[in-house]
Amino acid sequence: MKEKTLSSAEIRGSERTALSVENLEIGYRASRGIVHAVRGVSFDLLEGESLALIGESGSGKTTMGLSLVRLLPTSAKVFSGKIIFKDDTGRQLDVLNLEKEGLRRFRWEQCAMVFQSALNALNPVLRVRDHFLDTYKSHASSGRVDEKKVIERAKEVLRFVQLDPDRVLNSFPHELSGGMRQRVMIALGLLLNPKVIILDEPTTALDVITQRAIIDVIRRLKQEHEFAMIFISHDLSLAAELADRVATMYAGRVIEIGNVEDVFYKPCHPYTVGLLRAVPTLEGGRKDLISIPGSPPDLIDMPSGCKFHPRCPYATQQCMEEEPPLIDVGNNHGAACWHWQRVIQDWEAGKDAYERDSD
Ligand SMILES: Nc1ncnc2c1ncn2[C@@H]1O[C@H](COP(=O)(O)OP(=O)(O)OP(=O)(O)O)[C@@H](O)[C@H]1O
Repeated sequence: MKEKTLSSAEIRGSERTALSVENLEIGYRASRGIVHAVRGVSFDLLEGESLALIGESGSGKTTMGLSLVRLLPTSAKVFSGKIIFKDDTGRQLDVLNLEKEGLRRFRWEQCAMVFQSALNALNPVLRVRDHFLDTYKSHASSGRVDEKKVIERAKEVLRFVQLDPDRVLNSFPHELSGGMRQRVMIALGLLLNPKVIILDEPTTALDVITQRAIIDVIRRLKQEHEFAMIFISHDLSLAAELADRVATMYAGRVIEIGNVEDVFYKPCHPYTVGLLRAVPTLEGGRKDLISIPGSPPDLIDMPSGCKFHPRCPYATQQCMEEEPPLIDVGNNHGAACWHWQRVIQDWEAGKDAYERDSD
């Protein structure tokens, strides 16, 4: 049977699209060859929607995020693809071809990224208030800077992330805890009221209580504001809690995408199943935890066919020969697996392919 492939329009076509990524290919130059970090990624982000990019370390999530704000390191090259952003006036911006001035305004004002390394991203010799003033001066499109107004706005966003503005604005970064610095970074991201905010591992490296506080801030962002969000995480529980949609990445590709309920409760790709099996549940869940055997592929010299086949309990000859497209499994849910029907049947029957094969 010929499977129907999920087109990028079906992945989420809508006039309410805030950001559209089409067939993006990105590689890094390395001494051994090209690291194929992002391979043919397409998705749309709707206005006000939150999309989680999940996957193991090295699957290309951060590269994907950095490309959206054109902050890739110089060793990276975008081989092909498009990133289209719709601004507030409905104008479409071709992000990969923005000139210097357009790019300056696009970053922070339209699309802000809060980095994984947020804890070290603040300049240690600048007080927090100067970070807000500098960000405003370098990125706001409105000509003259009214410092009083900027500080008023800074106070507003700091209060939103539940920090005391009077204390924090006059502090140097080292005077703040890790969780407070993370919140300052989120507040900076909100300063110019962007339409899209990208959060890269927003809770990694924070203790559990602080993680909870950050999750609450992100949830309020989602509920009370119109931000569209992309958050990058290897923490599936964070994705389950905060995302409307989930995209699983493996070896630089989106191998499953759909509504959070579909991807987490009806996974159709064996890799997503493997990730879900590795999440501990309170009640001890589906038997013992089993991690995915093997390790992610070498992105310079990848396996033939489906890049997951060497680790996959469902792999057949076809998987070794042909890389599956993102197949339409219904309800705007796509999975790049030739055997998705067996995968979902086994999942629904509580059968564990990983366990069965390791017997
Ligand atoms: N500056 C770079 N030069 C060469 N290769 C790089 C560079 N940055 C990332 N890579 C490689 O690109 C691939 C994708 O990395 P990326 O950081 O995007 O993945 P990730 O899923 O975000 O992982 P993590 O959660 O560890 O950040 C990896 O193989 C990584 O080693």
